[in-house]
Amino acid sequence: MSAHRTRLIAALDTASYDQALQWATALDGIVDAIKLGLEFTYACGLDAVKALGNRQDLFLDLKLHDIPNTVSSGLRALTPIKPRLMTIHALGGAEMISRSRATLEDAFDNDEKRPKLLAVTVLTSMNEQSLNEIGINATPLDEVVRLGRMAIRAGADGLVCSAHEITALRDALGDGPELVVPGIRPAGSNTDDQKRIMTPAQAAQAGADWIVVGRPITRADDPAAAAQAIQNELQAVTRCR
Ligand SMILES: O=c1ccn([C@@H]2O[C@H](COP(=O)(O)O)[C@@H](O)[C@H]2O)c(=O)[nH]1
Repeated sequence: MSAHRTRLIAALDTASYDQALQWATALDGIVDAIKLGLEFTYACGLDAVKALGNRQDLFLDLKLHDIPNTVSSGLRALTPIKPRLMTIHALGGAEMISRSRATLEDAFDNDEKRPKLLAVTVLTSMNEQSLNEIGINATPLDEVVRLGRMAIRAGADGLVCSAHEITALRDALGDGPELVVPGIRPAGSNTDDQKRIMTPAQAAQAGADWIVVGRPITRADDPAAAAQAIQNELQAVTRCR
């Protein structure tokens, strides 16, 4: 058993390179990694993603979801960026996930340097009602555990889930999979479009490896102070595993 620290990823969701660079600079040394996603990548392009990713550990969250050949080829095209974490959707299925893992293993000789492949289970913006609306008659908890088992068996290194599912995923899958957890809101902050939320301390207590926090940091008057407050909250939680 050893002490386990939950790490903080800041989601830099913006269409402006200058804005993202300003946030990345202000947060350098405070957060453990930055996340770039659809908005930044589509607006600023892959060279801009690479430029920011060269400065700090990068979570490249593009949530690929297509047929196995298209997703694994898309991942291969992204490998020069050398992100630490990358996402595909678990709903793409086992073959898509296993081919994606094989492609990343093939592209990196050194497994330590290979980006970790994360499968997104049920988006944290969804609740039971939104699942029912798309024809899934299950609770988010049951659906996350079902998809999580399939994705890890198929070769994902970890999962994106909400903090509400961490305990059930650890019971089902053990401590091996990296659990990356968005839907984080410091007490009293705006929930925005997130439905399955917890505070940073609650997510750390539950066993998140990483938490992902966007607007509570980027919309704060002082993003560096907001991120530091979240780190302080995480560091107050000591867990052994
Ligand atoms: O299920 C998911 C998967 C990814 N995200 C991403 O995390 C951040 C959260 O941003 P906030 O501003 O803190 O809500 C965002 O970039 C999402 O794309 C998620 O929220 N839920």
